[in-house]
Amino acid sequence: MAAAPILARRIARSGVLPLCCRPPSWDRAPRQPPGLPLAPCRAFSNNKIQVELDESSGVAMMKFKSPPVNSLSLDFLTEFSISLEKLENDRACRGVIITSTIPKIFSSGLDIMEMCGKNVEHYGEFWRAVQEMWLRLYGSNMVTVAAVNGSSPAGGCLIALSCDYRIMAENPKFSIGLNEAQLGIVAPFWFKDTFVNVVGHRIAERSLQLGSLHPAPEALKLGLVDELVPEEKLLEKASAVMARWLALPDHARQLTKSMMRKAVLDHLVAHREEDIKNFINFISKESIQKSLRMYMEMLKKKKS
Ligand SMILES: CCCCC/C=C\C/C=C\C=C\CC(=O)SCCNC(=O)CCNC(=O)[C@H](O)C(C)(C)COP(=O)(O)OP(=O)(O)OC[C@H]1O[C@@H](n2cnc3c(N)ncnc32)[C@H](O)[C@@H]1OP(=O)(O)O
Repeated sequence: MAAAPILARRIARSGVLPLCCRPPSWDRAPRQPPGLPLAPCRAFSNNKIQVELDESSGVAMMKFKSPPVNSLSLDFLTEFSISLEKLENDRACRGVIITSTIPKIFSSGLDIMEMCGKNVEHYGEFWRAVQEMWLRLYGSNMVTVAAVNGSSPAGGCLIALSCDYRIMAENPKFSIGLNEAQLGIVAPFWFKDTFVNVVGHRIAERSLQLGSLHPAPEALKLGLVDELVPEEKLLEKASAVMARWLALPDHARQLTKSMMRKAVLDHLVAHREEDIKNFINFISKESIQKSLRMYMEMLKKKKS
């Protein structure tokens, strides 16, 4: 995936500072008082995501911190891809736990405002960033564990589905699923394939057609998440799961992961441009724009 030049161009245009141009990122970890041994922890943070790598365990903690709802805007997606790329290229990092700093929300999915009333160039750029994020996460060599500490519709669910293991807070008010149909849009084939690979064809077919958002206990029954734990135990559990996965030799686990995911990844890589064109055609339709506007209005009304 030769994404660097594309990312660089996008960052330049979006105004988000690339990590490589910021003050040396690894220097931003808290300074130790003199005399104490250096903690084996490196941190970097950008606007919307914070990452801490514990060098002794090889595990990075990645926290989404983009209020109000961690929606996946172009800037967010760019930062996410850069963070993943940094960790992927860091020999000290073998696994990443993904979670959120926003109470009750893991991620609200793709930023609907990025898909409303914009021009064709913007839609193309946005969709390429969505693809890139998924290719990096689903195709990662690292062990990826989602600690889902809040609601996780659509694109948020895709992030969790793309990880190797999903642990969700056992609060029945938190829900997860690919609810695109409820917005009057269609989950693209690679969202669907990722979903099918986790829950199987029948459950995916029903859930996708109904645009279901499954409360945590139901998500567990369907196999959409692997386990539920009390919210306060989520990160502890994620670390324990990570340690179990990291106990295996990397090369064997990585080759197995790649064997399991290759067909789905290759499908998108082979049809990337076509997929972008399809998205642009679809999202530019007046009827789809109307559905999205109505959905946003419904969200706002729900508040008042
Ligand atoms: C055949 C060809 C096929 C081609 C197919 C091509 C393409 C398919 C295209 C797209 C695929 C899209 C996938 C997606 O991810 S779409 C996004 C789906 N997301 C949702 O449905 C989530 C909606 N949000 C919620 O349900 C709630 O907000 C949530 C449960 C997350 C949080 O609830 P809470 O009550 O805490 O907060 P709210 O008051 O509702 O929200 C606060 C604030 O945030 C705004 N907002 C919420 N979600 C989004 C979002 N996804 N994007 C942008 N903005 C969002 C919300 O409107 C509020 O704003 P404001 O009123 O404070 O201004």
